[in-house]
Amino acid sequence: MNANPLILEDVAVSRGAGPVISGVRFALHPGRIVALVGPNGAGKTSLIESISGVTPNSAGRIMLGETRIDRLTRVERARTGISHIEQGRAVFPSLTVRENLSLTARTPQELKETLAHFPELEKRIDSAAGLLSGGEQQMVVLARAFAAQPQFLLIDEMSLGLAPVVFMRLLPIVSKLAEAGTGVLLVEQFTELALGIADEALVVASGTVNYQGTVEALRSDPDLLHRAYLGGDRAV
Ligand SMILES: Nc1ncnc2c1ncn2[C@@H]1O[C@H](COP(=O)(O)OP(=O)(O)OP(=O)(O)O)[C@@H](O)[C@H]1O
Repeated sequence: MNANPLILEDVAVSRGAGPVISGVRFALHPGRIVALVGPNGAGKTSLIESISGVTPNSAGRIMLGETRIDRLTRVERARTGISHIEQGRAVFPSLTVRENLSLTARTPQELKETLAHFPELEKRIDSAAGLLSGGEQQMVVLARAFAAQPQFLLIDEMSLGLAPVVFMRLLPIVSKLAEAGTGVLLVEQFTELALGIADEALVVASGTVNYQGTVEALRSDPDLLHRAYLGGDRAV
């Protein structure tokens, strides 16, 4: 895998009247997990969409190493190794689990290697994906991403519609992806759970980044997280 980081330089994203988030600067390195958290409407989805190309950034630059990518189409960005699991985006329900996975696992060997990490799916391999539970379907979505071995994976609210206990079983899979070299940007409403597997955190509120730094610092000072969520003055 290429070791270039994904870099955001003063990125802003506008929706209609003006920017919903601005001044975002950070680097996501291969093999690292960054948790992007903040209150509803803070602009997390808008930001993640600007990276994958679903929504254009209205200011700043997005770089992959030395190469500017924010003028590339979504498909071109996907070809550079950026994969985006969109909020609420699910499986192809009428296709079997095998067929869903074969969209990214290109050979029987790749499929076998993927399934080795998802033993629960192996049991349901010939079931229509739409018949699986919500947690199992999200596992299929992750397994599909796993098989594609993206350089960067942007995950938007993987927990949506799942009980925390089900979501907690998916988190180790995200860690495994990072261990295999993928850089992960994890947008999550279950802040504590996301911070539990992340290396770094970005807390956004009121259209700006209020905290950017290690997870340790954030977790050791609950007041810091609280202030960052409230927005207003930059906490850090
Ligand atoms: N397609 C759109 N058109 C106009 N405004 C939008 C659109 N999508 C989002 N917005 C607005 O942009 C702001 C940021 O929304 P966004 O979904 O990026 O936030 P978020 O942090 O992901 O929120 P949540 O946690 O609720 O998903 C919100 O005020 C929202 O109403």
